[in-house]
Amino acid sequence: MTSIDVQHLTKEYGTRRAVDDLTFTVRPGRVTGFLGPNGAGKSTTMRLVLGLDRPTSGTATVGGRAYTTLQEPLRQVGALLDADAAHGSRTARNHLRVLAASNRVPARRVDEVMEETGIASVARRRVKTFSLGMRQRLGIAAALLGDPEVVMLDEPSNGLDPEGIIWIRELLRRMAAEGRTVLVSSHLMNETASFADHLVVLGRGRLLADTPMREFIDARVRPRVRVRTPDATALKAALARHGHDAVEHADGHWTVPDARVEDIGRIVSGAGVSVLELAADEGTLEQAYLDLTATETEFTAQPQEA
Ligand SMILES: Nc1ncnc2c1ncn2[C@@H]1O[C@H](COP(=O)(O)OP(=O)(O)OP(=O)(O)O)[C@@H](O)[C@H]1O
Repeated sequence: MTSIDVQHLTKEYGTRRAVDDLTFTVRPGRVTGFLGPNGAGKSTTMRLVLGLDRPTSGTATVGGRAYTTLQEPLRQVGALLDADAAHGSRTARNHLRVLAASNRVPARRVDEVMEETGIASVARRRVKTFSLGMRQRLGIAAALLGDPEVVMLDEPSNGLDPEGIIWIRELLRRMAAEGRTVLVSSHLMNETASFADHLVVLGRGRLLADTPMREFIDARVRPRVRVRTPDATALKAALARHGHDAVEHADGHWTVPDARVEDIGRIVSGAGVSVLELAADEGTLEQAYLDLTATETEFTAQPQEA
């Protein structure tokens, strides 16, 4: 099984430290979401893993070896970094054929990955006529070409239509289920929550979190219970007797902070309060992420002076 292993990785561009003493491992059999504000160092880390840039210090290896020393890299690591990497005057199919030939990948894989990524019908069109979403699919096709054990995708949902977003989610889940190592950067939190098992979060080049997604959320977002009732007075009184403060919302539902649905269910049924809705209000990845990165964002919008 092949992991991506980053050890004390540092990259400086002049005086700017883009990646700062990063250590983490991306393991097989799960999708690892790679998160962080703009400029946090995600793309730089991926470039260093792929040997497209040299680290100032530290190492990044795949299966224990530097990418540049891999015999047939495309068959071991598939990557999408930049949807514009393909030569615009080539057809999609030719672009993939050239890649396949130079990596000893059988030519039949070209047709397979074009089918798989939904671009078979435009195989003979020049890449420069492609929309962003089509170029993105072509980049993913190139990443899958060598049937690699390790897949690294930088914002793969970028430009995809809703059907494409569902497709990429299922593709990522399937690759992890097949035991591959999958690292995916994204700024879309709902999306990431739908496919990631594990998260690596960067802020200003440093590691902020390396943790299972559920733990990441639970550690940062307090659980709440959502209740709707036709008898607000009875609900409030019953909860108050057990030390809970309910908060009313504009649409008429109530939330009980720092509470578990089992406990609130017991209290309201014990008090005979009629209930129209009772549910655990689980924290979202977006809430947890914003909580963590609030102080780490280099490029936050400043409130405008009136
Ligand atoms: N070739 C380069 N020369 C100089 N500075 C660079 C270079 N590449 C990246 N940087 C700087 O390194 C920092 C990290 O950039 P990087 O693109 O890795 O961040 P990112 O997390 O991928 O951001 P985004 O989410 O916006 O894509 C930024 O401050 C960026 O300006």
